[in-house]
Amino acid sequence: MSDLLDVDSRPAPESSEDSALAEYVAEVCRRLSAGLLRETGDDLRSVVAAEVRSVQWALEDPAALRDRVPVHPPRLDHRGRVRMFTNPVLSQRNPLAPPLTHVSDGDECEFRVTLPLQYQGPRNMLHGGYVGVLLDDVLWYAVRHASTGISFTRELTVTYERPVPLFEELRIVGRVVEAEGRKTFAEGEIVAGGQVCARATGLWIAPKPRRDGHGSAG
Ligand SMILES: CCCCCCCCCCCCCC(=O)SCCNC(=O)CCNC(=O)[C@H](O)C(C)(C)COP(=O)(O)OP(=O)(O)OC[C@H]1O[C@@H](n2cnc3c(N)ncnc32)[C@H](O)[C@@H]1OP(=O)(O)O
Repeated sequence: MSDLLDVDSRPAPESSEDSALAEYVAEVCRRLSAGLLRETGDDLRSVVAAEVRSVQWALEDPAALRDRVPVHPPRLDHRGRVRMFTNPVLSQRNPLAPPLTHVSDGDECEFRVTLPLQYQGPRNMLHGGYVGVLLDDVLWYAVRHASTGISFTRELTVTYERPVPLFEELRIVGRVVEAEGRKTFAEGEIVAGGQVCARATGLWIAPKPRRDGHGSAG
């Protein structure tokens, strides 16, 4: 079941230095994405050149990233293959992910993040679809923390109470409300400057056990 957490696994070995390099390049990609949306003309060329140089530097000088400890060091599955953490919200090496900082588990699961321009919908506001993505992930995480197996989002209802701002710290919070057999109900919110901007409620369902004792998603 835990294989469902990692979309894929890779046969080639990976060192801690490889993971650090991948996470560094993902950071450069994020900066580059922001630069492509922010700059024009000569400033655009300068930003692109600087980021390309920083990747070259990391590749050519083996000592360049010596002090970086990867956030997600290499993990192996039961067959000795590298498990890739691909999550588009939390993975440090996925440039699509902001990524979120995980603050706490327990009765409430909380993430924090300050989102840059790439996530803009209306001016200075977070895109509504991404509001749903953040809430889905934090509620899923709370459900995962409160149970033993993996569950899938069956239903997610998002209420947009006020715009979710970019460029300021967001608290993204999720908690389990009720668990009943394979079903877990959860709720949560996105808070900015002490105000709730969006709320979500949802249902997560653990797949029916298969005859071999594992789950299946449908
Ligand atoms: C270590 C940590 C690392 C961190 C990793 C971070 C990764 C983060 C990843 C984040 C990922 C984020 C998450 C993602 O993105 S998960 C990906 C998005 N979700 C999916 O793709 C799920 C697609 N759906 C399915 O696969 C199936 O529908 C599932 C498996 C969910 C259920 O199919 P199944 O065939 O098993 O279901 P069932 O029809 O028998 O129903 C089961 C029971 O539920 C009851 N029911 C149904 N609907 C409702 C309702 N609305 N209100 C109340 N009750 C309802 C129903 O009556 C029945 O009850 P009962 O008859 O049993 O009493």
